[in-house]
Amino acid sequence: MLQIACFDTGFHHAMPAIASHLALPRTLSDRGFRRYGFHGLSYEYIALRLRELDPILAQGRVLAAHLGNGASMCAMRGGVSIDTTMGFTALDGLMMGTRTGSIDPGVVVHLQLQEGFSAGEVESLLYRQSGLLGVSGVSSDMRALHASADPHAAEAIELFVWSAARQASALIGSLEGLDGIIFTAGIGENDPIIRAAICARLAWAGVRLDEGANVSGADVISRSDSDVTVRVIPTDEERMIAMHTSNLLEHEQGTDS
Ligand SMILES: Nc1ncnc2c1ncn2[C@@H]1O[C@H](COP(=O)(O)OP(=O)(O)O)[C@@H](O)[C@H]1O
Ligand SMILES: CC(=O)OP(=O)(O)O
Ligand SMILES: [Mg+2]
Repeated sequence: MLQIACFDTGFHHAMPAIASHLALPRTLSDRGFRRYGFHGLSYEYIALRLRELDPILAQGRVLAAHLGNGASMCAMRGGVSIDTTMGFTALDGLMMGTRTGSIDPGVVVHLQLQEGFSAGEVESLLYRQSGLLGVSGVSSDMRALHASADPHAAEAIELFVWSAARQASALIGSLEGLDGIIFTAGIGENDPIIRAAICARLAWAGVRLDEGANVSGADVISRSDSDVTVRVIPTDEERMIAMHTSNLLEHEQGTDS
């Protein structure tokens, strides 16, 4: 039976070598220890859709923010990924629902050597017990955090925003400037409070949000005098999988006949 796999890393494959290199010894980098990046199917869809909605912006320097349970950002130039926040695994970069995002790797070493954590316990801590859930002690779900009166919930939201803006700022550095931001996935598509808070921390890059458009869920949520166009585009990873599958099947049929 024919089986088809669509890799979530594929879109980032053309990243410059410098953006995919980890500063590890050659013996490890030669064996594939590098930054791969994830949410590639989502970013590929965003790049395609942006080309339809705003072809001029699609040619420019765009920061795409996939904020769901897993959260990452992608720096795109002309619709091509040039840098992204996830790396060898989907653990790096932004703070997420239950994952830490970037933390000092020394914490991992210390937990194992000084605190007696097993490798499995560390894995569970980093992937499933941290992030919004770990910091709030309430929930990994952004809606539940907004609804909670617990000050730790507010602290988790603040840290999520700070982490996102910090990662965004690094990608703006890779892009050497910024023409547009695209928000997508569960939080990015539906949460005007988080979008506004991240954009406020990116005012230094020329981002000016239209509060009314942001709250009403418009497609374009930046002000007309903003240097940076901010859009919300619902992602569709399943459509990309269907498209790749259909293209492959057509190719298969073409080579059969
Ligand atoms: N209306 C909403 N307002 C705020 N957050 C939302 C809303 N709808 C979904 N979310 C948040 O989106 C996140 C899930 O995103 P989603 O893209 O569905 O995740 P997954 O990575 O599992 O596909 C959760 O934190 C959820 O609270
Ligand atoms: C790659 C990744 O984090 O996926 P998800 O957002 O589905 O957790
Ligand atoms: Mg998802």
